[in-house]
Amino acid sequence: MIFRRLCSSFTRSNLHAPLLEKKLTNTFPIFKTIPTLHIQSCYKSKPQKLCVTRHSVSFSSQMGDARRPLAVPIPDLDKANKTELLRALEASLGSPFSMDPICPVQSPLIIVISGPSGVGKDAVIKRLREVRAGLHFVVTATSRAMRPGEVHGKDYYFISKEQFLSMVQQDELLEYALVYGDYKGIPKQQIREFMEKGNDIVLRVDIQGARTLRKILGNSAVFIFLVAESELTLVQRLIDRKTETKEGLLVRINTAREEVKHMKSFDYVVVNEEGKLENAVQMVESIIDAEKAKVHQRRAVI
Ligand SMILES: Nc1ncnc2c1ncn2[C@@H]1O[C@H](COP(=O)(O)OP(=O)(O)OP(=O)(O)O)[C@@H](O)[C@H]1O
Repeated sequence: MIFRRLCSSFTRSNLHAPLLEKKLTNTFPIFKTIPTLHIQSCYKSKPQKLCVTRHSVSFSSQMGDARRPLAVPIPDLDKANKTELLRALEASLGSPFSMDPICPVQSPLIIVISGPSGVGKDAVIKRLREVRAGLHFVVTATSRAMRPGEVHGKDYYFISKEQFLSMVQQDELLEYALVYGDYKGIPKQQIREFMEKGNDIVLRVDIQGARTLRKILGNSAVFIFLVAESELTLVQRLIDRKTETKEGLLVRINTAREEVKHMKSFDYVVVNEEGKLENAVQMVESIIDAEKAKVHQRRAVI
């Protein structure tokens, strides 16, 4: 590239061939080793189009990279060893081959998983935790009572309403909300700590939380909306879970009807079909993989 730019600038300068040869050999001492270096005007009427040849070196400012001829003698491919060949190619191109990674540096991703109550957010996340390394699942702080089987510090940080409100006052939460009478919020410090370690961050929030996070994080995070294949399936799941009162069920179902209308503000939608939890988890993994392969990476700062 450097060689090409120099040649371009030399040729644009309208130098006579001997002067151009001197300039080139001063800049690229490798040319001194070439026995018969000839620099000539390809078209006498247009001196800016020059060919530098030794049966080896040629350049035309109008040529594209693919057709650009070689700048120094390249040994026969079937005779030279790979090291010689690499050195000759480097000399010809005017710069050494770089070992630097070609793909952009990957920044840790923030993945927001949301969806109506009972759709399977916890179930998907629990399985994702088992199958995928490098993810940190943020443990949400909540003022709600612990359900049977839940573990403090693993499923949620179960804290009192007073403790929760104190965290709000100290600005220690990225987002928080009152959900069905209970507070839920995302501790900022936990996200920072794990992003610094290079982990991707998974946040599990309800739709209200996802909307707030979109306002805070914009496109710097990836938003996934989880749905059941039908409303009936969703209601059956909620009934089967046996965690809700009759009133609780009605509130959740009514809310779910409103929530699906917000799907459009998400980046992806994943169907968590009945009995096919594994498929939903694989789809979430594919989304993460695709996001990691993006040329323009999302960069979240908390
Ligand atoms: N693909 C699936 N097939 C069958 N049952 C499922 C599937 N996914 C989740 N479930 C079950 O559906 C119920 C609701 O799932 P889960 O508790 O994970 O939902 P959630 O979205 O986290 O709900 P909430 O927001 O109310 O906490 C659970 O009993 C869970 O085991």
